[in-house]
Amino acid sequence: MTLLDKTEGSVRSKTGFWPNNRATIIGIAVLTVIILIVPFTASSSMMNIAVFSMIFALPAIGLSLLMGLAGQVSLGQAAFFAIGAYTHAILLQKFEMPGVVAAIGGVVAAMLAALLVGLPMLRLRGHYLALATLGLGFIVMIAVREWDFTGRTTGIYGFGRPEVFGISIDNNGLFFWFVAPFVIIGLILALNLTRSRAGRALSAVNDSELAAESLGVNTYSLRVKVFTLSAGFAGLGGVFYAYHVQIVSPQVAEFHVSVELLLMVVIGGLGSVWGAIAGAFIVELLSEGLRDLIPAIIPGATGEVQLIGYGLVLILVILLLPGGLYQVVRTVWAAIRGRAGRRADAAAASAAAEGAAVGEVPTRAFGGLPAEPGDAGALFDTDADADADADAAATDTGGSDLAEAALPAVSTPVPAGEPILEVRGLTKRYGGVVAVNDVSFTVPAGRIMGLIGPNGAGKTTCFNMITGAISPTSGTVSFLGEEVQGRKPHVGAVRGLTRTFQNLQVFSSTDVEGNVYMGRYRKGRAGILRGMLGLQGREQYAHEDIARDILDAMRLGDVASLPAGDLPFGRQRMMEVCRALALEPALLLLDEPMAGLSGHEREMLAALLRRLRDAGLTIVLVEHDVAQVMALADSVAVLDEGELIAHGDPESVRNDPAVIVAYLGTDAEEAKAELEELEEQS
Ligand SMILES: Nc1ncnc2c1ncn2[C@@H]1O[C@H](COP(=O)(O)OP(=O)(O)OP(=O)(O)O)[C@@H](O)[C@H]1O
Repeated sequence: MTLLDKTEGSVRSKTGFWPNNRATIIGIAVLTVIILIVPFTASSSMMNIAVFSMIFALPAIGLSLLMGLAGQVSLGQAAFFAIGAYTHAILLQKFEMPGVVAAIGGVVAAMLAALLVGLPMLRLRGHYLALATLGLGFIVMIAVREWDFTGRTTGIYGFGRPEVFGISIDNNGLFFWFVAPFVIIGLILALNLTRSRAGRALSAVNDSELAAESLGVNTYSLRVKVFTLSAGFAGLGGVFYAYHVQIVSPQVAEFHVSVELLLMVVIGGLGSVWGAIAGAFIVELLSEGLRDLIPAIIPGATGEVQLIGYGLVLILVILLLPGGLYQVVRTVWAAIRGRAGRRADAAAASAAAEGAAVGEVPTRAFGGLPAEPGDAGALFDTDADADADADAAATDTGGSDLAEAALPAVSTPVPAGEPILEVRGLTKRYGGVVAVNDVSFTVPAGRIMGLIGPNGAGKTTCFNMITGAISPTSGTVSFLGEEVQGRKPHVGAVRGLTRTFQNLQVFSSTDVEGNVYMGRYRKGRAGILRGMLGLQGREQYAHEDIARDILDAMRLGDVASLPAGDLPFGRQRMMEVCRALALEPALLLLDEPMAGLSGHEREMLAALLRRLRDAGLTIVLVEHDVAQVMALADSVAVLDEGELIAHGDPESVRNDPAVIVAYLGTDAEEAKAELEELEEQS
């Protein structure tokens, strides 16, 4: 889902059901006028296309949410469309239920079916989910064709037309008006969802599932909910289809219906709810045209010949216009909005780029460590201060007073000095590789612990096991007295354990502020339903304000509205720190937070971390800049080839022969002498 429209700024939370943004209000007004006029102006064949467009717009909106927002590909949307249509027809015809009850029954049946199959299926990812939904489509199609209750190949027919205030909806024009309000309401619900807490979380999941999980987002649960919601839209479309066609046969569940729906979403533009409606109209139009065109080109072609054309169109759109119609509209809209906005953006971007130069000072192969065995000059980085001064003199990030900046809140669930994290016998094996071997340590609350070691020592693997990104082969991780090993990262995150990443995990579909806003996720409560109805309350605005305050305090306020992916590396790293702090953590794991920062920025970050520690935050720090770690940490643990070789206060670790050997790969006495000599020289 493209949440960030660079021409309009980023998505902001929204309260209230009705649209409050100018473009949406204008769009809905235009759509309403078109809907009112069409029945008076369209020919009968065009009217037929218009009615089917409206009907199929509903499952297309659902699929757009699933694919664009939740990033899940479904090739079986027709299954839920068919379940809605069949249930509605059966309730009307066999059980003679009132139309409204039958319609609700159709939607609920589709959603229940989605929930049932979604629970196991949504544990699958990518292609596997697409294949599973494809299989589901075939199962439903065969089931309705072979089951007496569903009328086998004949289907279900002989139920009445809908009536509104005693008027029978028995012609295309009336039916068009009958469906249209549901499409408009569906559109508004879907748009509201994209701007809600849940919608923004889904978008973040799409960008980086690991980062979203680490901020407390339960990705599996959200996906199941969106899958179920998407099926509800499909079921409603099926209800209208049954009413309109007056017969429900296995045709509704056929594969080509799922392909049509997929095409609608792709042509409209993945992630654009508006695009789904436009796509529905285009595909219906295309379907009629292709039915005549294909037999003319391929004599004797019969059956669902339009599928050949669908295939071609799908390939062409993906190749030439991957963003679909939405991409075209955005480009045109950007041009209409004129150059002024673009100039402002460019100015902001270049300002950021200038600031960025600061953050792009390259680090050496081992940060503060020697690149080669025996190159002891850089051990415990004796020239870090010189670097810092030079960098600070060369550039001014405007952050020199970061040490006085307002601190983000931290949570302090246990008194300082008491254990907050206990790692026991933690082991991770990858086949024959033992990445981490029987590591145990305790982290007291309100302290900074440094976790250091040469490349490949197992530091990141340790972090991954502590946060739940990977399961340990054996061993336990207790956070706040509760064992969390093997559980998904959101479990620890909702209790106050979060992290940053060695390989940056930026939510690139939103801006810098949007990234930090996601850090507030665990503090919010509104779910999908409240988001769709616009009932999030003002709490979301408060969270946006807090995100903004954190950015201002960390001197990133000037780039708050820039696309996060456009920031230079060093600033993206700082943004990740801000995002983690927005969660108000009790335990913060920082994976190489200094990498990519200039010496000056490193000093500022170190000062900030000290202040956070003094405010009660517990920090575990993986860092190659050993000099910074030694200066910053209350205790240091050293890993080498997966083993914990030392753990204690910085001074004792600094002089530990095993540590020196691990870093220098030489004899301990010789290395120590060499080091002392170098320190004296510096
Ligand atoms: N998914 C994996 N499959 C196989 N081996 C892995 C996997 N992940 C890590 N390893 C191995 O485990 C060891 C520890 O890796 P890890 O990334 O934890 O080290 P590190 O201390 O964080 O290193 P660096 O400082 O370079 O980031 C390495 O030998 C690495 O190759």
